Amino acid sequence: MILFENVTKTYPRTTRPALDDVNLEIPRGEFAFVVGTSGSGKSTMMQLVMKEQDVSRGRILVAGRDLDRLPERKVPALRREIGCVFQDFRLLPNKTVFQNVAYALQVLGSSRARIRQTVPETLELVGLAGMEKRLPHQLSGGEQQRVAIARAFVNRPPILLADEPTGNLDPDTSLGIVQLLDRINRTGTTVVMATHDTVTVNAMRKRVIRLDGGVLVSDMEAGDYTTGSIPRVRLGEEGPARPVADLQVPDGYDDGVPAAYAPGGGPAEGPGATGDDEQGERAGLAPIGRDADEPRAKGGIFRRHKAVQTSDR
Ligand SMILES: Nc1ncnc2c1ncn2[C@@H]1O[C@H](COP(=O)(O)OP(=O)(O)OP(=O)(O)O)[C@@H](O)[C@H]1O
Repeated sequence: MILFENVTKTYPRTTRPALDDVNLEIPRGEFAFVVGTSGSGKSTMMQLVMKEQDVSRGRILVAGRDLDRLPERKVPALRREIGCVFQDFRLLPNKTVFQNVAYALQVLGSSRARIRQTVPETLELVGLAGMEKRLPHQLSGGEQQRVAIARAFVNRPPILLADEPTGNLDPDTSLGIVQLLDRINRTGTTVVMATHDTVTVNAMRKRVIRLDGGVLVSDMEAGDYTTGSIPRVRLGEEGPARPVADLQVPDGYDDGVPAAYAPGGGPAEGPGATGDDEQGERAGLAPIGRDADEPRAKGGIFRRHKAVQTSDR
């Protein structure tokens, strides 16, 4: 669980807070988007959760820890529970896909046996089986981001933070990346994704937390990302019922495979869509590219907007 209580962050030598009296609760297992224009405070929020920055006022709890009271020596343990994905992938250029992912376990002191088992399972999960020996420059942007996600998830952290993970990717590839994060979320990991990618946010119908100039201006369950300054749905109102099936895009490994998004959700092609998924099943995780689990109802079930207007801004 992530809890922000009256959190204000003002950077040194600045007057306007980057985050201004933010109250927020993200329960365990949730998927939440944090949206807002450039400079609205999204990255600051992520950095505070990681304790890469300290609050100026207020309190943050992450997985039961009060970050203000957390001694420096316990920060590494906090960060082991949080996987991070960034816009620029941050892969080690001279290491293979396997080595990039294995490295995250090596620094935690994992045994060779555990690395040999867990890395292939995780690469299968993200749809990169068969690409273990490639170097980052031999991969597409979407594939590189999948490696970064595998690295962030390989030790199965309870929380995964993604700061603009689709910022360098085209729309189809972006959607595949967010669907991968959704799949990871459904294994129980809390996922918080900062983005200004309206198309992706609107396709997913997840919780949408919106910042504007450091102020949390709206918090919508199954929301969308409106670009106007006022959220479309106000406090206590319920928007029109909308069949989830209308919004759905079939899961699938998508990079360069537009057919993965064909109406009706035909089977995806590409790595992860074929081959032996035994390893993923052993780990209790369905490989990406299969409809092994039903992500959302295929019809007949309706979700309604619920919104909390927290500010007039
Ligand atoms: N290290 C810093 N020192 C001073 N000011 C900072 C620092 N980091 C961020 N800021 C300021 O804090 C505000 C919020 O920045 P932040 O990076 O959190 O926004 P953001 O929504 O993530 O933006 P973007 O989408 O462009 O990444 C901005 O006004 C920014 O200039």
